[in-house]
Amino acid sequence: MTKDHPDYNVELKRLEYTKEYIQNILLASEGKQGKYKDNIKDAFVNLDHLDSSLSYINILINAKFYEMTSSDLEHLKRVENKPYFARIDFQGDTQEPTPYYIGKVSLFKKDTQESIIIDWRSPVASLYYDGRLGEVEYEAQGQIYSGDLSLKRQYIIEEGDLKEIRDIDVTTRDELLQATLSESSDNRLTEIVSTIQAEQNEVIRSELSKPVIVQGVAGSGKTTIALHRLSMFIYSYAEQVNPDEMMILAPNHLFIDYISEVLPELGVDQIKQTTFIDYVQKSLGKKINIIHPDEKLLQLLEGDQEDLTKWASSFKGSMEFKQVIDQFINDLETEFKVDVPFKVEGFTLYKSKNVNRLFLKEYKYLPFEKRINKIKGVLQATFKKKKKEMIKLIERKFEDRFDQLYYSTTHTEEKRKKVVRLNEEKDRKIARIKKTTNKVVTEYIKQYQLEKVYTYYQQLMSDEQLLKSYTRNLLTDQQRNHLVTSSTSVFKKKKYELEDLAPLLYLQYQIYGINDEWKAKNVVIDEGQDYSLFQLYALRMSTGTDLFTILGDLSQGIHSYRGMKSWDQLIQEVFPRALYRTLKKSYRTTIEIMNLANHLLELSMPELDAAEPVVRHGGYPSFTETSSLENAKEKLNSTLEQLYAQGMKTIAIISKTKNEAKQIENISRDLNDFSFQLLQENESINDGKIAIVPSYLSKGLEFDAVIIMNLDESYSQEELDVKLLYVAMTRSLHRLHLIGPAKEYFLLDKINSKFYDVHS
Ligand SMILES: Nc1ncnc2c1ncn2[C@@H]1O[C@H](COP(=O)(O)OP(=O)(O)OP(=O)(O)O)[C@@H](O)[C@H]1O
Repeated sequence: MTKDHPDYNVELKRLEYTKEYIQNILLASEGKQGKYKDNIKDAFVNLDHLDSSLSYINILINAKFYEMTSSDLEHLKRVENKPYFARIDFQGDTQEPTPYYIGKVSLFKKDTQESIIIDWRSPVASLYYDGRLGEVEYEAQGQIYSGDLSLKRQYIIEEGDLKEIRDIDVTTRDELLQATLSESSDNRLTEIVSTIQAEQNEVIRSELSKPVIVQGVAGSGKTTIALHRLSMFIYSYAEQVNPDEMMILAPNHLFIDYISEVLPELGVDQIKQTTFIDYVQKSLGKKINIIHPDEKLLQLLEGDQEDLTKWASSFKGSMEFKQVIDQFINDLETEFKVDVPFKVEGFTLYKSKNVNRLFLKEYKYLPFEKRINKIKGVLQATFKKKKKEMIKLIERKFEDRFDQLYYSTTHTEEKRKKVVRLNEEKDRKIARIKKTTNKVVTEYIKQYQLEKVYTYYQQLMSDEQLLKSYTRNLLTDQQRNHLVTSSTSVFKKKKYELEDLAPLLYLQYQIYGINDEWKAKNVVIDEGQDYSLFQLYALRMSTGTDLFTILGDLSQGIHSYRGMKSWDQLIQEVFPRALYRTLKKSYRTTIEIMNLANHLLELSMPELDAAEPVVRHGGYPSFTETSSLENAKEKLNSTLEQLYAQGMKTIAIISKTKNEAKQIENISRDLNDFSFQLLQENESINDGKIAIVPSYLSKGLEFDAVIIMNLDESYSQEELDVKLLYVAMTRSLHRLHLIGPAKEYFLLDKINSKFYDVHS
């Protein structure tokens, strides 16, 4: 079929030409690499003979070259067998349309600068993603280029062979996307550069110098897009930003593992990947004992939490609480006022008023500790400068006294004695000043006693009267009392709640400052709906940038008691420069599964946007009734057999809670044909295993097939339960089965039965 394409021969020739060009470069560069290695070797050999610092510089320079060439080589090697995936023909102000071949690297002919491959992140490549033929325009370095886009062509190249050529016009469905989406998942996220859709392209490329907040439905590509945007940022700011100045905050370690494979593909493997908890611990330089956040979720699920507990979580994440902390910090600041001047040997070198001015005004922009260090520096410099002056002053003063003595008495023996004494006193004083070291400054600075941020925070949260002084009009006595008693009981266990981390991080930022290592130039946050305003505010301050890309889905906000309630508020209060984008199409899930999930969501949150599935069909979701534990085991067994027969590779069994996941693991022990893995938060999913995972931990992941299984727990119509069930359903790419004692366990009795099949 591809061979029938009118341009087949042209394209084949082009592919061969490109491959050969790459091979030549690789060979040439490999030769060069050898040279760099030799240079480095020489530098080591000469280390003893040459000026050592010069030699060291040689090593560094050559290592840098070596590193550059090896990373370029690495990228080229990676694409050798698939140098590009698309072509566009664009005619701007040229006579003829120019063909551009789009791939994951850019390659130019060294002599003519003619482009062989252009990088998917280059400005002109945007035309490929924007979806139209005809009059188009793109922006590059602030300038608009317009012209005619006459061709959009996709290729499937496998192992260096041209397998397919597809021309896309405005009406053709994106078949490559369809083909990609019908593939099986392999427990890892993949890159999507060849099939990025227009709405996604818009997010990936929208102004890189602004924060972006994205509300995207389940499976709309948020995680994928986040990583592609980072890749775009690295490409565009390669000169200014190092990859390790960029950071992804993932919800857990399982998730970091899940995205690990796509990072090198996108050239973003050197960026920092961490979780919020780890980030705070590193910024504070201390391991913090955290009550696992899921414990609270579980208590909420089991329904034995009072409303006040939910309220406290939400309050601790609010901007009101941030203001309370601000006032508390203000008061701490004024407590740092000193009353004693900086004196040496009776000389006042710096008045207390001036020291206070430095602390409270001049250096106010700095954290407390940094201010204190600055003051120390100022006092040391003053002391150094004034030392000679003080000696001169003493000498002058004593001269006066000698003068007085000389005229006051005539008795020579007595006078002589007095002169000797006075001389000794003068020498003593001068010697003392000469001997005085910077220690005087250190001693003086000791008045500034900084406590650890935990101490401050605990002070505030365990003292009802103190807390009252900041929350008199904000909280009721009952609320305040709850905050104090619940916090005190947590502190007694030498622990903190997740909700305490935002105030702790904020206090650290204000009092000690954040180490440069934990600042960033660009931050990506996935599952942003689980973050509170205060948490994001503290992160914004501690990282020192507002260039955040925050992606999330309010429908999946299972932590909404402590997380985000509306994106508007986030924009208004934390990221006023942010662009807001929405993604409404879901690429993960088949129409049949998405329909069921959308109807479920409608039960408790009709106001939220329903996801529009990309046209891809699969089987109907099914419900299978179980009559006993034994029966559940049999049904699970047959469902798994069926799924493997259908070619599903990755399968998850999703339970409501951790407890039930354990019970499912128990019954699965008898199913010898399959191998299971009860997923823990900090574990990777092992190849070939069927993952057993509680709903809240499945967020962000995806599997070819999902079995939602209930043994005796059920989902109620409460918002939290509906969200958990929604998350579980939308993890599936191709097949969804619900197994449990009755339809009601999955709220199916409330959903029109035409959206699912029932098996007995
Ligand atoms: N343009 C695309 N081309 C091909 N596959 C895509 C595209 N966009 C998304 N996908 C695929 O859809 C699936 C869902 O993407 P992703 O996990 O990034 O979505 P998400 O919005 O983060 O989902 P959720 O919020 O449900 O966790 C992934 O398998 C991803 O590879």
